[in-house]
Amino acid sequence: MDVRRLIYLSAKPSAEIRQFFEQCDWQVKSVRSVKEVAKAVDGFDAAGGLLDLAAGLPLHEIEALDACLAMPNIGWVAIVSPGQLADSTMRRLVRDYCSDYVTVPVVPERAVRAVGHARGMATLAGAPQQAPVHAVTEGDMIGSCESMQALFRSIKRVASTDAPVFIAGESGTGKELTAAAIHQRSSRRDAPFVAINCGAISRELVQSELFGHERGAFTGATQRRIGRVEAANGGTLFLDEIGDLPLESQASLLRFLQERKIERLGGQESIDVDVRIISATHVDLDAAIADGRFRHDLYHRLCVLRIVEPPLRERGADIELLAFHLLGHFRRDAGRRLQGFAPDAMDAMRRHTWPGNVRELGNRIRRAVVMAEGRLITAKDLELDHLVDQMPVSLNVARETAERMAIERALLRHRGRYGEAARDLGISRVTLYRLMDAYRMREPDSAEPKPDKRHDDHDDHSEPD
Ligand SMILES: Nc1ncnc2c1ncn2[C@@H]1O[C@H](COP(=O)(O)OP(=O)(O)OP(=O)(O)O)[C@@H](O)[C@H]1O
Repeated sequence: MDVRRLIYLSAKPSAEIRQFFEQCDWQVKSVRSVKEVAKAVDGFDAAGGLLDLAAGLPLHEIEALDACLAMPNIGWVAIVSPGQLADSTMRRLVRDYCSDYVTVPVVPERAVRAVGHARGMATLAGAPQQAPVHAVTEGDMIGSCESMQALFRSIKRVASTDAPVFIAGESGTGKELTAAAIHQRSSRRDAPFVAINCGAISRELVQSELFGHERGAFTGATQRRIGRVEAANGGTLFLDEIGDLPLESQASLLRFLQERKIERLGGQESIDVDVRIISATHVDLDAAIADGRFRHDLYHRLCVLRIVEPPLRERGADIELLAFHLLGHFRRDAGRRLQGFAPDAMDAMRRHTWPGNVRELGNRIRRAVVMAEGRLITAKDLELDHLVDQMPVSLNVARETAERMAIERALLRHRGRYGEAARDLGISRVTLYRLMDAYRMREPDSAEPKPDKRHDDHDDHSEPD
């Protein structure tokens, strides 16, 4: 038999409410703090939740409530005292996370009905979508396509040597993550990993940034400063955008690579430095060499081992994998119950050419998490809807997508009240249930509708279970 579980979050739990739920075959778990809620739910089994705002919660608990209430597998109903919803925080919590509320003194029958319904809605929402492929990780990188597997193998191979590595790849493909992963796998992992973006430092400062300076070396040099090369001593120095390094600094870097010694600007002393060099660029270095903007001899020193980062558009299903990974990351900040991506978003992501690669994907998802109105991120939320219009879509698919979306929106609008949602949609409750079953929008064994018993005009704002 389906076990109906209730998470009862209250600073002063009522024995009467608890007993009533138990008599109605609910398994009641009473918790007093937000922290205990997460422990009380296991896996993604849906549960009903009774959130007692009327009994009061300490301020720090109220602050922690968002994350707790955003858990997709609990359908919450709030208990509020009269007038409490005049408070904007309380109103927001109830509006954004609860499918209903009951006012004190609580009529237990009504609370049971409302929670039954809220739990039903949580069942409908189900577990968040999961990426269809399993992630393989290397450091902070994830990927599973053949080109990423090849990249991970290369990382392992080059990590076991101390030779300079050159990473080529478009902007945002993960060159810095690759460099960090090589460092982490190398024998230098306990020493520093120092990254420097050669393109982001002004021409005048590059020398001192790389090699440091002594006090008084130039106007404004009021103190001795250790350069990035010296700071990486014993570890790995990652020179990003090496193609942007001015010719003068290229000469100094070449000298350092030959002698493994540096001199701080304005200093007399030669200092031994032991670093492993990893460099990267997204510009065409062959062209820069041909134009005389990059030293041929330096390139050969840097590029002993070469790794090529695959662009995102060539990673196949990894786009989805990364999209879910990044959504998981940003969803935590959103405090909303985003479930995943709508089919049109998936299609658009597969069609887009991703000039900004993984960084662009992350930026689009971060924005979509804030902008999305429904529980699924759409192509429009990703600002990729222009790609959807170009897609050939059969009428059946178009109809199903439109119907699903309309049903979801109507249910959200009416906090899951089927009768009102059906009325909005201009269909009977029975048709609504049939469509939801056909589109697998609810558990197959959910109770069948009993249109004659259900009444839509109840003055109660809860729904019969
Ligand atoms: N395989 C991956 N898995 C997870 N996140 C990734 C992956 N590749 C890149 N990212 C993320 O994408 C963003 C860009 O990555 P990174 O800075 O390493 O790219 P880059 O190639 O060095 O970019 P640029 O050329 O602009 O310096 C970062 O936020 C990074 O965490």
